[in-house]
Amino acid sequence: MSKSFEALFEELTRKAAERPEGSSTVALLDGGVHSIGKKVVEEAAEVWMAAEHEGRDAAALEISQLLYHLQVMMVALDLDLNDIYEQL
Ligand SMILES: N=c1c2ncn([C@@H]3O[C@H](COP(=O)(O)OP(=O)(O)OP(=O)(O)O)[C@@H](O)[C@H]3O)c2ncn1[C@@H]1O[C@H](COP(=O)(O)O)[C@@H](O)[C@H]1O
Repeated sequence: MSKSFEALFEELTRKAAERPEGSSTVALLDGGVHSIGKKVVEEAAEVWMAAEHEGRDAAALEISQLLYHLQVMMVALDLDLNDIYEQL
């Protein structure tokens, strides 16, 4: 399903607060910053490989997964979108 960066962040923030059963976000958050960080690095490497070898569609998919994991890291650190935007 298509959604904006802002809408995804709002959804992840809500999941972290409400902790619904079966949420991959809740499971990731429970793993802590160390394991979220490993996923960020893994997804970044997959972006690089897809961009170099697998074409636009695969790169877009991997970039979406990297953005998702970066947002989970933001939630884990209690950073909101404005904390990031003011650094851009
Ligand atoms: N956008 C995402 C999203 N992108 C990536 N991922 C997770 O990241 C994983 C991808 O990681 P991997 O590359 O390791 O792929 P994998 O399938 O796990 O394993 P491999 O294929 O790499 O072996 C997916 O399986 C998801 O668990 C996501 N999980 C959730 N979302 C969205 O986040 C929202 C909340 O999701 P829940 O917390 O699960 O309710 C929903 O809108 C979801 O669509």
